[in-house]
Amino acid sequence: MLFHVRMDVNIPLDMDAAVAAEIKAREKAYSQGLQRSGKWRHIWRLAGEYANYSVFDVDSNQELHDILTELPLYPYMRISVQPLCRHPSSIREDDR
Ligand SMILES: O=C(O)C[C@H]1C=CC(=O)O1
Repeated sequence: MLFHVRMDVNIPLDMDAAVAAEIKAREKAYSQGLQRSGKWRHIWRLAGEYANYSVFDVDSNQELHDILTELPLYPYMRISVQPLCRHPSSIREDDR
């Protein structure tokens, strides 16, 4: 199951810089692990914003929910999710 996910990050301005850096380092490691596993298929920065567009390939709504709520930056994010399905004009066999 494919999902388009938008994540907007809003770290409080008064958060200690070292604490923020540690959370971001954990977020990066978590994200890259999921990318290597194939669960997090794409991640794109929205130019000019502290936000990303991502595509997840997961087995269930619950799996997506678990992945997103375990993001180290989750407490500082606004997340929106849109389910995707194959476009009839797609030439990519793995788009399903
Ligand atoms: O920077 C972001 O867009 C937020 C977050 C998502 C993955 C990651 O490494 O950081």
